[in-house]
Amino acid sequence: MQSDKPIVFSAKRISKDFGAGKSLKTAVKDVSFDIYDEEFISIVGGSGCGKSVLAKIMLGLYQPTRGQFLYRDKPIKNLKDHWNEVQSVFQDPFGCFNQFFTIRSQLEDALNILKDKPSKEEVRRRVDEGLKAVNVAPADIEGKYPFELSGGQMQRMLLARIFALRPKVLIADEATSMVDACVRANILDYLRKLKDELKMTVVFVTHDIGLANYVSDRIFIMHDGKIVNQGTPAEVLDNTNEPHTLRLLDDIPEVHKTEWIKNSHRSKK
Ligand SMILES: Nc1ncnc2c1ncn2[C@@H]1O[C@H](COP(=O)(O)OP(=O)(O)OP(=O)(O)O)[C@@H](O)[C@H]1O
Repeated sequence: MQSDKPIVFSAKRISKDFGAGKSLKTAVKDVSFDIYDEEFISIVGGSGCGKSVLAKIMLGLYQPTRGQFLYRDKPIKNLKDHWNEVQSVFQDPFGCFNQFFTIRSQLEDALNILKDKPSKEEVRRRVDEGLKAVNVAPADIEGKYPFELSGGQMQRMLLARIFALRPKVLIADEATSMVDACVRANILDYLRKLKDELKMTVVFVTHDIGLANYVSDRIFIMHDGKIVNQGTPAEVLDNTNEPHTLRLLDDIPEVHKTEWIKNSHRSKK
């Protein structure tokens, strides 16, 4: 795909190996793509297909073994600088918050990572704004600890933190997996809203092609380390000769599938 927006991530024939000899495992195989500013990209595939390794390459946690991977035209060298702009939300919100500190103190501390640290008042204001963006009144979490909130509420806290941090790029790895279908769709709505308000680029990593369709500008389908199908949701759906896409489609409930087919074709008109 060509776009007039600047390229955020550019991958040229990248591969990532783990181990050597008999235990050599190539988790990402000769993958190429460009991701543009303000796109919402979903990487979709079954377990072990290489989605998380690809996400970790974007975060600078892994270097590709072969090929060239650039963030805004440059290799990722300084992780602190990289994480100033590229943030992640991982699966387990409880794992991301310490049970022994209040939620507010942790939301505020998260801003310590920023190079130009905002003043105390500004930190408080940004955290309040983050909470309001996910429909939580700041007073409702005052003095509260993570164990006092449900899984769904904690997911919102992760999103509030993202809103307060205002990264340029967000890598969300199955951020919605701990909560039920209704809350998942809700959280994705918030994610989409944050993306639009903050003009973020979002890379969403998921097993669920239905969810990906719901929020994405483009979808990359992965299988066995390769991108086997990619495009807008409508293009991905039209490529019905691609067996791995069909298998992922089979996994989504019939009612969602019908909606998707309707919406995808509507969006093409
Ligand atoms: N640090 C590592 N050392 C060795 N092998 C690894 C490492 N990280 C990932 N792998 C292997 O690479 C392959 C891809 O892993 P990855 O975590 O990207 O899968 P995934 O698509 O995210 O799966 P899931 O949805 O189950 O998390 C797997 O076979 C995994 O075992």
